[in-house]
Amino acid sequence: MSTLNNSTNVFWQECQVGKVDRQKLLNQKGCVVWITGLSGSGKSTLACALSRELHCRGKLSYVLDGDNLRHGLNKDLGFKAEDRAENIRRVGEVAKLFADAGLICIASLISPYRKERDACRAMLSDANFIEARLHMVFMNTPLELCESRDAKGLYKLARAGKIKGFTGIDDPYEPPEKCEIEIEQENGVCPMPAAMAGQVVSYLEVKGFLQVQ
Ligand SMILES: Nc1ncnc2c1ncn2[C@@H]1O[C@H](COP(=O)(O)OS(=O)(=O)O)[C@@H](OP(=O)(O)O)[C@H]1O
Ligand SMILES: Nc1ncnc2c1ncn2[C@@H]1O[C@H](COP(=O)(O)OP(=O)(O)O)[C@@H](O)[C@H]1O
Repeated sequence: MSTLNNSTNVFWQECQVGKVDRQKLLNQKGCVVWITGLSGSGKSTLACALSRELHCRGKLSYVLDGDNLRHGLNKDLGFKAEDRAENIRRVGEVAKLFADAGLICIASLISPYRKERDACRAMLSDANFIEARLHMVFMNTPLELCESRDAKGLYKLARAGKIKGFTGIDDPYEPPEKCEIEIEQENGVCPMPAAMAGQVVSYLEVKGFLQVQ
């Protein structure tokens, strides 16, 4: 039987330098901050502010932004359900590698479906570690606000029927049932980017990801 199209007969290769060594070198613990929310909810804004804040504190992070990855790694994928699922799976796998490298990986994707987000969480869980490695941040920004921002003009096109299957308009967004951090408006005002980033940094600090004992 042909195995040309399957990853069979492959073996895991161990290396002398491991994750613990890399973490010691960096004085931080590798993990994934996964930011989910509607288009225009502020995912990229938080991702950049968080990366900047971590950088200022001497912590190494890397942003995996859905939009950016669709220019390269995921350029073959569209927005139908199975493409989004594959997009999220691939980004989850890449994020896992970054976390293994010892980095604080910030994945910023709409990731609208609960099933795929849960699969990423499971993929990033490790029985050897009590502490989870994926930390979900839900940008709970109302659709009306995202649409009023319409930074890229995509909501307008979706409402006009010129983009089909746009999240929140004619494609679903399933809010997380479980998330570590939820960012929402307070008294009708969105927190400033630095404040949102500060909330995530404080969380990572309390959980012990910003140093190695
Ligand atoms: N149909 C449709 N629905 C939603 N978004 C669309 C669509 N078509 C293009 N775009 C643009 O693609 C960006 C979302 O890509 P993601 O990889 O994050 O999407 S997903 O997680 O696979 O659902 C998204 O970026 P953000 O606005 O930063 O979220 C849009 O710019
Ligand atoms: N906390 C915030 N307060 C005010 N405006 C914001 C905030 N976060 C994002 N924005 C603005 O909303 C728009 C969409 O933000 P963006 O980060 O690109 O969202 P997403 O990555 O989820 O599509 C941008 O014009 C951005 O400047």
